[in-house]
Amino acid sequence: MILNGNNITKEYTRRGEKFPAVNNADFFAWSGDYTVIFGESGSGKSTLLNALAGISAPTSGSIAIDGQPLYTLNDEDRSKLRNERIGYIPQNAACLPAFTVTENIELAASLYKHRIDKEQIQSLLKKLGIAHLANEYPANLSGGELRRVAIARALVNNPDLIIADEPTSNLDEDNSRKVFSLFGRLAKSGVAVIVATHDRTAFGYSNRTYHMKSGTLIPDIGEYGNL
Ligand SMILES: Nc1ncnc2c1ncn2[C@@H]1O[C@H](COP(=O)(O)OP(=O)(O)OP(=O)(O)O)[C@@H](O)[C@H]1O
Repeated sequence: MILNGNNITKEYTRRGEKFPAVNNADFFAWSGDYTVIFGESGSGKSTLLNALAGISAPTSGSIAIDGQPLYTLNDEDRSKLRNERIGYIPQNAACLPAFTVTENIELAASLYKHRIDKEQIQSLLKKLGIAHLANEYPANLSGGELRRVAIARALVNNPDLIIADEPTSNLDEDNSRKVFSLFGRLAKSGVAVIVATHDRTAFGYSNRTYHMKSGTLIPDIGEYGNL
């Protein structure tokens, strides 16, 4: 799997003025890559991830998965590709309140799979430290627990690309490390992982880091970047 983005620019308009939330970014990731994009609030991380995940087209530039440009596909085909291949963890993922944790994850799996693997769901919950909450309803969970349900839900379809937007917001350091290590194991197994965060716990887990600053994506030099 190769994700390739060239000259990605996304403009928004504020008070009648256009501005680039992402400015001419080049980005690539391939199977086994673990990329972390650090950046302050408002620097453009979510905007970039939404474009890379096939959710929101850039104003200009191109994004391709295995040579297939994402935004030349129609909505249906792009959704299909996204659902089959990308595990996307958005910043404000919500659970369906009338369903338990397990049912929320099963629902995500049932959309694209014929068979629900209950053991896999349980194992994912265990790795994320929330196995004891399998039969709870979302209203009874903390913010950090809900965050981990969103992660499990994104991983249940065995995506070959994981795009995670602040996956450890609301998590303490121990649980953040669990999440970053789990992503590391997935990367080692051949998944491409892209994480946007300002959580410094992420240092040392990735094999490539970028820093996003006012819409500009800067590749970091050196093992842990040059922040
Ligand atoms: N729909 C929108 N319309 C106009 N401006 C927007 C829109 N979405 C985001 N922005 C602006 O674009 C810039 C980048 O936002 P973005 O959400 O990508 O940043 P971020 O780095 O993910 O921030 P955070 O870490 O707080 O989530 C910010 O200045 C934000 O206010």
